Amino acid sequence: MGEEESNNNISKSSGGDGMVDQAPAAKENGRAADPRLQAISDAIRVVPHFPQPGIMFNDITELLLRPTVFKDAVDMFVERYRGKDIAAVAGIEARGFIFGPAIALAIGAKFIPLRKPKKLPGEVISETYILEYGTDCLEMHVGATEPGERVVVVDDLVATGGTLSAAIKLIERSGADVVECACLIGLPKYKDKV
Ligand SMILES: O=P(O)(O)OC[C@H]1O[C@H](OP(=O)(O)OP(=O)(O)O)[C@H](O)[C@@H]1O
Ligand SMILES: Nc1ncnc2[nH]cnc12
Repeated sequence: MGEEESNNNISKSSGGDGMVDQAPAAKENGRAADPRLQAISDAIRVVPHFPQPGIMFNDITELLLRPTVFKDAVDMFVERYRGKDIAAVAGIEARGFIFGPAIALAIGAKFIPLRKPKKLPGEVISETYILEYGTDCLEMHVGATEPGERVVVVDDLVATGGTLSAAIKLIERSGADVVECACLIGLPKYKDKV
């Protein structure tokens, strides 16, 4: 995936009764976790059986209603990538468009939208992928990146990793390098599979 493999993303889980475990952010890999992580974790709502039965949907819209928590989430990524010679932040439609542009502006990088099919008007390259609930496709404008540019991919959540894999393939096909993928949430169900 790139030279830096770990990330600070949050694991949310549910006991199966719709209630969410509330202390997932206390410690990561034996290190004391960043104190901002707990409030970020608490602001993510888990909605059982959305958009279909059996899916525990991790909803970031409540976090967006709390500007200090939203800012903390953006700041944590900015602190991680500032000064690392990142030329571009690639955001995945739709929820990567919420965090990606703020991170890109703060670190002085360009923003590249990776869009769902038939939304970009110019020449595109495409990658199809399999989701937790269906299949989809991502597209990127040809010429959005230059060969050798260092790119960070941003999204709200990684589940199976299919979406991020498609994003990585698109960027690598253009000759740029994916340094890291930055997501707020990592679903524990897929932790050992991604
Ligand atoms: O790791 P994966 O299994 O690939 O799943 C993660 C993707 O699923 C969600 O988007 P979704 O496809 O639901 O699209 P949306 O943002 O347009 O709702 C999420 O925002 C990620 O992009
Ligand atoms: N459980 C989930 N919650 C929110 N977005 C998702 N995308 C894929 N799985 C998801």
